[in-house]
Amino acid sequence: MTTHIPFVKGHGTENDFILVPDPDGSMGDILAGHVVRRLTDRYAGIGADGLIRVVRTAAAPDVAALADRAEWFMDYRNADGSLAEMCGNGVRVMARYLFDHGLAGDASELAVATRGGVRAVRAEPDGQYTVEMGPATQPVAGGAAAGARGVPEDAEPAVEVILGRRSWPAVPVAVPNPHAVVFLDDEPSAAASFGETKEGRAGASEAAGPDHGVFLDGHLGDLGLLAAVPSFRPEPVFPDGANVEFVVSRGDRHIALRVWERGVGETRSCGTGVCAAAWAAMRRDGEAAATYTVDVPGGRLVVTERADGQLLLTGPAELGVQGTIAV
Ligand SMILES: N[C@@H](CCC[C@H](N)C(=O)O)C(=O)O
Repeated sequence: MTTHIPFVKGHGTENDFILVPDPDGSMGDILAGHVVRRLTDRYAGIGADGLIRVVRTAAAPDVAALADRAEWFMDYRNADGSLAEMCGNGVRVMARYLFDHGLAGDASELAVATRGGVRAVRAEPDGQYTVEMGPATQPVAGGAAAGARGVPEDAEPAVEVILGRRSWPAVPVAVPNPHAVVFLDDEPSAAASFGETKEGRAGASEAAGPDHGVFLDGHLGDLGLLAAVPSFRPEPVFPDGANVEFVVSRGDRHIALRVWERGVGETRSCGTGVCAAAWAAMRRDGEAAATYTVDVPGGRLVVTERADGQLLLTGPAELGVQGTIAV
């Protein structure tokens, strides 16, 4: 039987999502992995990096226990139909949807349940949205997480990212979904001719953003297409796979990155990835509990680590096309 479902497209720094309102939870079975794959397909479907089912927490059996802390649950699936614990851009876009549609009460702050726990999202006076992402942790062998507070600030990268014939040392970080952060500043590169150094590429601070041509010079451009699926060593460190961030310095407390998202491929932004990269950069720089600016191909995000370890992610959240599609 064909069902017609309403949807809204949204994005945060061009990490784009199909939002499907499902207040009473009746679409959980309809929006199975294979349907999500079809809808997120950029040629045969609507096209998106992920799909968010906007469902009342009490109507979602997996997380119903969180219903007294958050009225709404972000049921997030990657474009390949896989479930993810959290989505830092998606949760801000979903909050905007709830605010704009009068589903979040009168306050400017809203709690949203995710598979990674409850997250508070605040509408800022300047139109941006801030989400409390929780503290970062470092996964250890077997996929368990060690408390970030216990990680020595000079910890050596513990994993290796392998992409085709290339490999890099990486810092594993969970937010709480798994990330591997690769710092490219010390890589030998044609970027030397652009004057790119660990301290940052001269004049690049204001150049980042949607202009891909400018964004992709230096080490980020040298990466070429991020088309292959990465693997990781040692084997058990990411039992469920991981997202990978390739990071360069752009100045004082300012980095830029490209991201390969688990379950999607290269995307133009990733909120959890931006938090993981900023957290790892703060440790690298001896700057814990700081504010970092992070440029991605789709725009700019800001990450602040509070003294209690809570990471705050701030950036835009946009809603666009809406319609109905048959599934
Ligand atoms: N784009 C998201 C992350 C989405 C989930 C990720 N691909 C995963 O599987 O962990 C973000 O903004 O955080």
